[in-house]
Formats: sequence, structure tokens, C-alpha cells
Amino acid sequence: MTYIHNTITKLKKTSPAQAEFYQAVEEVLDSLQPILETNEQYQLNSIIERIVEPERQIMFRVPWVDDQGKVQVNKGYRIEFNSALGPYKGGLRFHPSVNASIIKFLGFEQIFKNALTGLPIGGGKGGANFDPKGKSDGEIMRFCQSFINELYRHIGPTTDVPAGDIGVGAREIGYMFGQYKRLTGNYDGVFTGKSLLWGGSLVRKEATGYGCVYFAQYMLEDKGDSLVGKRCLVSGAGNVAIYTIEKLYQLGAIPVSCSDSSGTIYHEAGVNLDTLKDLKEVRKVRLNEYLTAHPDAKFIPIAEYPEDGNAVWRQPADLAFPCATQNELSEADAKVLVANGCIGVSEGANMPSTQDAVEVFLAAKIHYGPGKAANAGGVATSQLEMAQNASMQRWSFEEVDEKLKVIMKNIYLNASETAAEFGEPHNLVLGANIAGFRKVADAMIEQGVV
Ligand SMILES: NC(=O)C1=CN([C@@H]2O[C@H](COP(=O)(O)OP(=O)(O)OC[C@H]3O[C@@H](n4cnc5c(N)ncnc54)[C@H](O)[C@@H]3O)[C@@H](O)[C@H]2O)C=CC1
Ligand SMILES: O=C(O)CCC(=O)C(=O)O
Repeated sequence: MTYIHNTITKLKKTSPAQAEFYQAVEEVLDSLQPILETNEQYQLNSIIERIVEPERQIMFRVPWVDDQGKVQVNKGYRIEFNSALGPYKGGLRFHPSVNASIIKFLGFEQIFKNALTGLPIGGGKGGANFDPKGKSDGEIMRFCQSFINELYRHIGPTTDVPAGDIGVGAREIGYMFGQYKRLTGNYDGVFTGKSLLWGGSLVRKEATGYGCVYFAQYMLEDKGDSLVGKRCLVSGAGNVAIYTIEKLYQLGAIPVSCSDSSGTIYHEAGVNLDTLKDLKEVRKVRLNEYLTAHPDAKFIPIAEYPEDGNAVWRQPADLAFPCATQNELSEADAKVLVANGCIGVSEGANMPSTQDAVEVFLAAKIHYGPGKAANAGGVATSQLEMAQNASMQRWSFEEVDEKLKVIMKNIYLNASETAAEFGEPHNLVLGANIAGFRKVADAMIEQGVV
């Protein structure tokens, strides 16, 4: 469609060199063709042109002092993408690969993901090209304090509410909240993913991984199948991967892999969750140490990965759960998964499959839960944390988990019913994109030209 093509061409000129951002935009806009053709309102109101342009982008210097007394400088970002449905909401990523394109693609995805939750939250994302690996607690704290010295003026419990993402967990949220409180004097729910000692919600830590498995469960159950006995490949070894593995075990499946930036563990007998938590949550060491406790597992170092993809996906399994990072599953990986009899993919990470890999899944008509639907449990539970903070309540684990299950089921139903409405019942990419977009676009029209 020329309209969409022209929008993307213009975007590439006005926001040059942002490959990941274009990828995310193209995936969404491609799905929107049927709805744009039948609804002139969206074109008349230039919704597409507005929705691809962040409401605000903040970029700033983050200077901090390392343990040797040397001043280090990183680049910080917060992209406040769209507030049609509520305050900007989305995580902060600390990773050396962070740049404007990556934060923008994440913020763009967050708009539609947050809309799918059915909760009143807009889309935003942020982070820094800071590498927490190998840094002392003191260095992490000084970095977080300096990051907030700038960010504090842009965030607030009803304006913009950050949380964690890669490299940002409860420790970093603690240091950032402390500095925010010191600068503003406010003790409020400005972050989610907080410690349970001072305002955090039960289940938030587990929510993205648990939600991603609930989503897979609903996709399977809808077709009369279940997770029981299914062998599952999981990538990553962080927050999302660990709690995906935990929930897979709880629902009777057998997770057989995990990975980090040094390589992949394949454990035919099933990944040992206690060992994984000890390595990654307590000792924070590389995954090859898993072999010390489990010599029957296999470790495939990055240097031995296939040239056209990722060793995690080259093992035989029934289901795949990409939970590490963007573009970690290539077209070649997708073909191997399908050839090996994989019947479903549920994405814990954001945009982990390349566009060509997604095409392979859709053509093979396997169950495919795109990240913006399948991993929405994390941000949804963040909103439940905001609701508890605002009402000064604390809900039980079971209460929050129950709400999370309902939210994930509704996201699945919304995406699959929308896909059916547009004539492609198995295509949850189409269903999720249209369902999320419709909600944001209609709210934008009702709020006028802003
Ligand atoms: N934490 C959350 O609530 C949510 C996270 N996500 C997404 O889930 C993914 C994982 O995030 P978290 O588990 O929170 O982060 P984390 O920092 O706890 O763990 C990230 C994991 O991915 C691995 N990883 C990162 N880059 C890699 C690379 N280039 N190659 C191989 N492995 C790599 C790391 O070694 C680590 O094991 C990200 O895509 C994130 O955006 C999505 C929704 C919510
Ligand atoms: O919990 C949140 O606010 C954000 C989670 C997140 O960053 C994501 O959904 O990718």
C-alpha cells in the first residue's frame, strides 16, 4: 500500500540509521493494511504518521566515577512514545548495545503491548549503553544515581513510570528509587519492579516468564492440546528465562535449554532450576559453570554457533521460548525448528525473531505468540503494582497471579478473535497488532490533534 510505503520511506529519512526501529514499525504497519483500507478516519487524522513519532525523546550524558577514581561517561535515553491510554510505562535497559534505534523499537512495541493488556498505560522505554557486567555494587549505585540526576525531572507516578529490562533488576531499581526520593522528597510509585520490602508487588519478578507460559498454554488449549510432557527450548538465563522455566515445570513441561552471551546449555534430562538460579541470581557467573554440577549437560560456546543462527534453536523440541534479546532467532533457525517438529513459539523477549523467521512460523501455521502479546504479563503486573501503590494495598501472591492469568487469557482471546475477524485465524501477529493499534488510534482521535 503506497500510504504505508510512503510513511516508512519518510521515516527512514527523518530518523536515519535506526534498523531495529524500522523493523518493528514495518511489522506493525504491514499488519494494519486491512484496517487502514476500511477506516478513513485513521488516514484523515494522520494516526500512522503520529504514532511512529515519539511524543518526546530525552537523551543525556551520564557521568560517574569508577572504583579506580576515573570518570566514565555513558549515554542515557528515555523515549516517551505515546500517552493516549495512560502514563508512559516501560522498562529501562542497561546494556552496551543500547542506542537510539533499540530504545525506539522497544518503546514502539510497548505502545501496542500495553494497549493489549487492557490497562490504562501508555508506551515508553529507556536505558543506557552502560555494561553492568563485572561492575562492583558501588559502581552500579553511582551509575544509577547519576542516571536519575537527569531522569528524575521527567518521571512521576502519573506521568512516566519506568521498570526493569535487560541489566536492570530489583537492585538497580532500588538505587534509582533512592536517588529519586532524595532529589524530589517524594515517596511514591514512580518505579515498578520494586523490592517487596518497600512497595513492590508479589509476582512482578515472575510475571513476564509466567505470563509467556500462560500464553503458550492458552494457544495450545484452544486447539485441544496442552503443555504436559512437551520438551521446550528456552533461550536466555535472566529474569524472563528463569521464570519461564519455573512455570514450564509447574505446568508439566520439560525445559531442556537456556543460554547467555557466552553460549548455550542443552540438558536432555531437563534444566536444573536451582542450579540456574544459583548461577544467575546469586553468584552472577557464566553459564558454562552449570557443567560442574551437571556433567551430563552439553555446553555449546558462542564460537561454535552456526554462522546463520543460534545453537539454542538447533536442538529437537516441541516448543520454543525465546527469552534473551532481539533478533536472536533467524530464518534458518526457524526452518530448523519447524523441520524438527516444533509446534509452537511463545516470545518472552521483545522482537526475538527476525521478520523472515516470523514468516516461516506463519507459513508453517504453527502456534506463534509474538512478544508484544506473549510477554505482556510483565508490564501488566507492573500496572497491578501501580494500582496497589496508589490504593496503599498489598495483594497476595495468589490474587496477583490470578489477575495475571486472566489478563494473559484476554490478550490471547483478543488477538485470536481479531485475527479471525480479518480472515486469518491463526495469525496472532495480525490479531495482536490490529487489536493494540485500534485501541490506541481510537483514543488518539478522541483526544484531538495533540
Ligand atoms: N524483565 C521484564 O519484565 C521484561 C523483559 N522483556 C524482554 O525479555 C528479554 C530478557 O530480559 P530480562 O530477562 O529482563 O533481562 P536479564 O538482564 O534478566 O536477562 C537477559 C538474558 O539474556 C541474555 N542475553 C542478553 N543479550 C544477549 C545476547 N546478545 N546473546 C545471548 N544472550 C543474551 C543475558 O545473558 C541474560 O541471560 C529482553 O528482550 C527484554 O526486553 C520483555 C517483557 C518484560
Ligand atoms: O514492567 C514494565 O513497566 C516494563 C516491562 C518491559 O519493559 C517490557 O514489557 O518490555
